[in-house]
Amino acid sequence: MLLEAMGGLPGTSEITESIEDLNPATDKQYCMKDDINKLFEAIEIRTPRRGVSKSEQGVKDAFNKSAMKRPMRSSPSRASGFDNSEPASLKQAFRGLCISQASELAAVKKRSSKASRLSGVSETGAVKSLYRPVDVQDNVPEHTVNEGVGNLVEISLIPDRSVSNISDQITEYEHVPTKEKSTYAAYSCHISKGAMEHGAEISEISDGKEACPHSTDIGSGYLKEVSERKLFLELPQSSTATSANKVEAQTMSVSDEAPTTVIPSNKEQALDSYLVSCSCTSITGNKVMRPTSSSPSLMRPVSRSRMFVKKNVISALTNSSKQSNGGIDNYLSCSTSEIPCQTPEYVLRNDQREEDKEPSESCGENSIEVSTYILESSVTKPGLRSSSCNRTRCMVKKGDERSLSREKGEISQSSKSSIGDYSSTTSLSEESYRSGSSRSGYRPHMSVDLRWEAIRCIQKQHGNISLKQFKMLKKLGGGDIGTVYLSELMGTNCQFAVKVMDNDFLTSRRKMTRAQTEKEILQILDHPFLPTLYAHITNDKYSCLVMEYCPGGDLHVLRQKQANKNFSEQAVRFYVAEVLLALEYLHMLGVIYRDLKPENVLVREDGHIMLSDFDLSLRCVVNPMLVKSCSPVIKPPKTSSPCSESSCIDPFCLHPSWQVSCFTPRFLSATSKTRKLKADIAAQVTPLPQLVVEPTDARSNSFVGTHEYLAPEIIKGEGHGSAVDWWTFGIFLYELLYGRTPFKGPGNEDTLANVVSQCLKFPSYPVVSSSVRDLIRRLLQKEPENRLGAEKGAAEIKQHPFFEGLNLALIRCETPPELPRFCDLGNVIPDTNQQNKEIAKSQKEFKSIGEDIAFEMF
Ligand SMILES: Nc1ncnc2c1ncn2[C@@H]1O[C@H](COP(=O)(O)OP(=O)(O)OP(=O)(O)O)[C@@H](O)[C@H]1O
Repeated sequence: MLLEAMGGLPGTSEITESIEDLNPATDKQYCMKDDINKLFEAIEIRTPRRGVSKSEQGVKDAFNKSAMKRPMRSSPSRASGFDNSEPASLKQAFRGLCISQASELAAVKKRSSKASRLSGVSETGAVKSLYRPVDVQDNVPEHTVNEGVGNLVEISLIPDRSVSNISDQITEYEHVPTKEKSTYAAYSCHISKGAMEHGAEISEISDGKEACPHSTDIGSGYLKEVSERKLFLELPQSSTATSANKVEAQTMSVSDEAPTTVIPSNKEQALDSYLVSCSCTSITGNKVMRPTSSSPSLMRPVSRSRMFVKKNVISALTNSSKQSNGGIDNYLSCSTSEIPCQTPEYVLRNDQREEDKEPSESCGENSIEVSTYILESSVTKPGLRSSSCNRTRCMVKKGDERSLSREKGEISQSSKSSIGDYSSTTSLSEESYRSGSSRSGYRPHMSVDLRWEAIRCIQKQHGNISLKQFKMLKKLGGGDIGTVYLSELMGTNCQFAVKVMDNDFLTSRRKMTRAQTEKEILQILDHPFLPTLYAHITNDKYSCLVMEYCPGGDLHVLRQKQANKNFSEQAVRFYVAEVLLALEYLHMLGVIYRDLKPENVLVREDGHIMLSDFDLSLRCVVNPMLVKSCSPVIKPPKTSSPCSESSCIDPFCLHPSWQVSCFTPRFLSATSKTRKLKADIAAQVTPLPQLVVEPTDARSNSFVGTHEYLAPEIIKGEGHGSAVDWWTFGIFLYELLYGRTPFKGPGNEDTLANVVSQCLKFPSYPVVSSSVRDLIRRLLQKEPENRLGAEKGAAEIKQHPFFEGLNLALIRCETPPELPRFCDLGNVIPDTNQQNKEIAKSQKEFKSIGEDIAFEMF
């Protein structure tokens, strides 16, 4: 999945090289496979939610809420059908992950060697940071929840930043004087199965010193760095733990040295070593603070422990003096993926003066007021119309106060407007990314980009880079928070999109947080369908983002240029598939996009897409988990007779049967008999657990988005999570296909009311396949829990028959539906006076901005 998200190419030198690179660890990998097999035998899965009605769900709400994060149940009886024909199995998910990481590593090693020489970043450090220990937690003793279902385990992947932080921090910890160590928050191995059997449990610790109230100090463990990649947690001699008194945290590593992981000699130990997570907790007096329970029955579920663990990762990163100031500062420097957005106790850093602060979101009340107002307006005052024209972008403030934003600039290709009401602050401060931002320039996929070279070259020549070195070619568009110019880095022939934001404007309109959010997200992206941020140029007055330029305009404009103002189904499939991969990647990084619309999907020079505009995105924590579903395979929509068109995308059609996809088993037959067989097999296959690494549990109460694209739960103020992106994905798909959005009313309030209550209808024209209609229907489920993707993320959507036959992993090698025409390219010399005037005006504007200002290259 990761490989695919990164657009990796199987069979390229990256994979071959990675295998070579991995040689020192080959034996370990084989052992890992065996051990993973053993692990699977002990794992059971979270229960599915989809299909359960709200009322049915109601009784179980409290239970199920935590079940979202609840550990998996280990059960001796594993689901049947666990073989190689099940690519979505846990086993393969793990293997896929290893392969992905291995190939990533190879790519990194290859590409970073040059970059690291230039940047001074150690290759080993960078490579190491890609690795994520697999964390399996045994959270709840079986009998506390359900007798006889086996141990509960949760499998998690710690975000790469955490891992890199861990090793960094451990080193740091070693250098801390002994006295300081007593209050130094650092990492410990989180013993899962083996230790949990004997009462060990990770504590919820709010800062570097104190354990949470229910924690008690077993006074037994201490953390010790053995090597850069090896941690020991020594359990008390008195502990009755039989599995391992000394358990090593496994950090997958493929450096020159062989990993230090000890391969357990027996099955139980093997399992235990995989049930050890490299987490962190606080050390007091060289002791690991843990709640203890002599009896398993006293143990509590620790489904949320990860967030505390991660907070402490941060506290470990901050110096000990900070810790003495309390927990607040510790939280501030937390890596984004390490703080759950839904946790109310987090204190968010705000460097702005009190009066400059943007609407605070300490609770969801405001957004509920907003939505109440809107619903009232739309329901009880149907005649009330927004003063704005359709698709305006507006800022909804607290309660009934709404202010519509200005329209987009005349050059802007965008036509819909987004709402940005942060009624509950769920986004994280800049510091939250800082721990990861040291690596922010570390983008293996884009590191060979010529534009990087151009920037480095200019920087070398001039010592620094300022806007003066950019020649403005034209204004690309103006948005809510800035103006984007096409610019050329002088003397390099390289073009960039430079987004210029006026700091005073941002402050006075309370949009500084949005600008910050966008910058922070751009800094961490490295994906073929997402923009690369090359530099951030800033001074007191302006803040400029130097980004990759997309000459093909946006999909909204492109759609208008189509014959019937809509794309063909095949073109739609291509664009939405690329958007799907981009969203999946964002989710894996803990970013919920929230503003998908054709205006934000730009077209690159090569015809592939680039998702842009992250100022309304939400950053949150990702808690990877295993999910088992009742419905193994999405049942294909009932099709009429097989289509004879060669372009038909119906997976049950005769024509595309030769195509191979990567997520579900494919059958190479074309007869109706085989189709029937296929359906029968699909019905019989017992669903296997799937690893979900998307923030399906995240919750925010902000009122953000674009009217026609707003999900019902946002409008109703019920709190929303990553499922909103799948709703917008459905609207996006519908709009590309039919040339309009499904719930659009005469005014914005009508639109919102329609989104909440109107049934989905499909126009009779154009005629589209039943599979695409089925996908739209599944995405546009008003109840987020019933929505496709809500439970298992993008993988669930990828399995839909609409994408059958499309090799998503290789989609960036597919021929796009169309290439931007030459006249779309920015280097065209304007041919009319009017254009000349505009260019001259923009150049003047741009020049006035381009004073020597601080430059930050990524
Ligand atoms: N990388 C790019 N390449 C080409 N054009 C771009 C690029 N980035 C932005 N644009 C153009 O500039 C316009 C404004 O950019 P953007 O949407 O990022 O600004 P914004 O202030 O965040 O707007 P919004 O109100 O949508 O949030 C876009 O509509 C798009 O047409």
